[in-house]
Amino acid sequence: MGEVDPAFIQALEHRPKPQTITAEGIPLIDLSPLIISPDQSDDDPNSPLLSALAVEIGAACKNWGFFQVINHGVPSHTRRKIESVSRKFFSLPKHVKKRVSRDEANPTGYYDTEHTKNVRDWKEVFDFTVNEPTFIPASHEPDDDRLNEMINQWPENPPEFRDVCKEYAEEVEKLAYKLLQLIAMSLGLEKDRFAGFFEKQTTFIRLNYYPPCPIPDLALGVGRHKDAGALTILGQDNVGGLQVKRKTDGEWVLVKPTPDAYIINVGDIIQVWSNDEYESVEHRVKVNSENERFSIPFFFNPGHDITVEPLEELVNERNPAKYNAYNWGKFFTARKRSNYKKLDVENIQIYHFKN
Ligand SMILES: O=C(O)CCC(=O)C(=O)O
Ligand SMILES: [Fe+2]
Repeated sequence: MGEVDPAFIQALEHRPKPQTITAEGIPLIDLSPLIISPDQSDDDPNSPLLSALAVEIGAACKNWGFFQVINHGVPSHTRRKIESVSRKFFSLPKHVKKRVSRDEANPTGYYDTEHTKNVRDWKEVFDFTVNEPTFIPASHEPDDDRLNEMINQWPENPPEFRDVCKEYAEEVEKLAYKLLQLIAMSLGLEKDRFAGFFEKQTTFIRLNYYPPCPIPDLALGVGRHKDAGALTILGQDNVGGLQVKRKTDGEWVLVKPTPDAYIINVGDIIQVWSNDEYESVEHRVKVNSENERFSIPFFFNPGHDITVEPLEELVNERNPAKYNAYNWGKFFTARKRSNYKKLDVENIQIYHFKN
């Protein structure tokens, strides 16, 4: 192991197997009906196509919690540009990247010591918010009403970094709202049922960089976890490494890169809103000794003020609410906190709110 920091070493049962199964069954969904019917209005002659799409998405959310989309409307040149600035930024010397380091007060910018489940991830990240301004609670303490603004820190190099990130955020946000409508439809809800929750959205985009790793069988790029927000829209490059815990048998399966596609996964909040109809599925990232890898998740998160609970339309006497209500802002802040300190206890999870 040489000089590798033991903080990276996964417990035996969480280490990746040398051989991984590639997932055959993860649904690949063609969103072109959305391009034909961008407004998804009810009197649209294409609405049967949209209803069929909603059914397809509902089945993917239920059976996998993950799916890939093509013909999603995000221009490929917009994606190429952010991939290119991400490469340029992470190739800079560490001391230059650290000029935009995040800290406990402001969780945006560059960071290279993130821990997942108290084990260090083999990665570097750069985070920025989609909304400016974005507010989150100043602390996770329930009685503390103060808010902090998350202030984006933009590096000087490459010079086009900020504009490229802003353009990308705008395009992926459009896709996020469309997916949210389809997911609402798939649950039998009015299509704009979720929209109000995102008025003060705390959505952020992360540029992930996974350097080649000398101990790929002992460490992980990101340890096993579920995404805490509503929905994640992930662009991965062609290296591969994302593994999903298959619901049918609990095996870790690799999500094979599909050029220009996005990987969508249901986060914990949709699990709670749907009262467990849809499940947020565990995933992790395997690294390799030869290739560096880049990925770009868009974490679609509601406003800090939102109370997350099972939707009243989806609960009844036979199917009572499985979760107690919680405040998203406090949950988010508690999660962020555990990123900085290697806490001895497990960080906050939705099952802590389970009835
Ligand atoms: O890099 C990836 O493929 C996934 C990263 C991820 O799961 C995350 O950042 O939450
Ligand atoms: Fe994730």
